[in-house]
Amino acid sequence: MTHKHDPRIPVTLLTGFLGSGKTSLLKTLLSDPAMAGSAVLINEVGEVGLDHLLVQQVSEEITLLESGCLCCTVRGDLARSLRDLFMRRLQRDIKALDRVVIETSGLADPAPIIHTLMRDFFLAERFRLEGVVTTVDVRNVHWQLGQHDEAVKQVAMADRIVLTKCDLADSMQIAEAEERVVALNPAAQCWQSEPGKLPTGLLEGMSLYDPVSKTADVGRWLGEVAIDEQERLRARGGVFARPALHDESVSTYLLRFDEPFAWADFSRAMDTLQSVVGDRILRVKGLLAVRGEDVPRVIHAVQHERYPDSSLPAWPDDDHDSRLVFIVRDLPRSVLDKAFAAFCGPSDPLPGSRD
Ligand SMILES: Nc1nc2c(ncn2[C@@H]2O[C@H](COP(=O)(O)OP(=O)(O)OP(=O)(O)O)[C@@H](O)[C@H]2O)c(=O)[nH]1
Repeated sequence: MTHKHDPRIPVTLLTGFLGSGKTSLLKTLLSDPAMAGSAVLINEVGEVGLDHLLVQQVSEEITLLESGCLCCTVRGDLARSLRDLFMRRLQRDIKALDRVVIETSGLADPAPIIHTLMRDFFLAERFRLEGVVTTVDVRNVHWQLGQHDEAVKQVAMADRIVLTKCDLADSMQIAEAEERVVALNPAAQCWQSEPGKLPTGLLEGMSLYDPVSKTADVGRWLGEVAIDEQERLRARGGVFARPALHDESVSTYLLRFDEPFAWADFSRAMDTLQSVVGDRILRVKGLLAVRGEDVPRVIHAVQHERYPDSSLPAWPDDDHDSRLVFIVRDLPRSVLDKAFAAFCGPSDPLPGSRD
């Protein structure tokens, strides 16, 4: 998988809209012996990251980037983390650094991230952006592409696209999703995923990210980032105000509960929320303490759909509170608080945050 004539460390950017299956694919990818020696950087929307806890079981070297979105505030942190990895490898603090995989948040615009990886002087000399892999949820792709520019860019900028949730979709849904994706990015290779299986040859044959091989939009987006970056540099200490990049209507809320849930009560609260306001719920994920269980349950949902829950083998640290991250559109936090208070008792009154 290494590029013979280029000594730089290959970087794979793994992106895809909220809940489309990035972390699931990452876990499968990291279980492949060919990926030994990989370091992983994970960025999540929300005040608390959970993905790194889910991936911890398959990789030793994981860095959780600062909370916030990789394409805006956290870009400096990405550059710092990569520099730090490189220096730690140089000092032999880490065993190997054969590859880096960066999992973006589901709301990330990949253009500024790609720009940083290709144009930051220190990084570009030591790391080579090999390719962009994007996961696309075939059951939710139409509203995601219709409502979120980030989702469009994630697809258009990809080298490889993995269509996910194909096992939950019929052949017509899969074909329509693929048609939509190909219209945005005719040059990308597409795979249909099977849960737990690594798409054959997914990372093979990629050597260097090439924006020119993509549609004209890709060059334009990267050009816009470069101009933005120039303005920022020129106004250093001045008054340059980065424009709001994200949809104002999208909010992220962390709900924290110190009492373990009765599972039936939790399920009723979620069922009610998903049936009444599911179309405004972009994503839910959580780590839950459940009465009578010693280990935490992990739950995932997108809109009206809740995926089968699973358990971690143990609590990852001393924090045994239940934590639920909701990413919603046009939905006040009070609606969530009321639903959980009605079925399960109140959550801790933490303020909600917008990404
Ligand atoms: N049935 C099925 N479920 C899947 C598939 N891919 C992902 N899932 C489930 O979808 C849910 C979300 O998957 P994740 O891998 O966490 O998605 P993500 O893109 O990392 O989510 P964010 O980080 O929140 O954007 C989980 O419950 C997964 O088990 C798939 O191909 N088939």
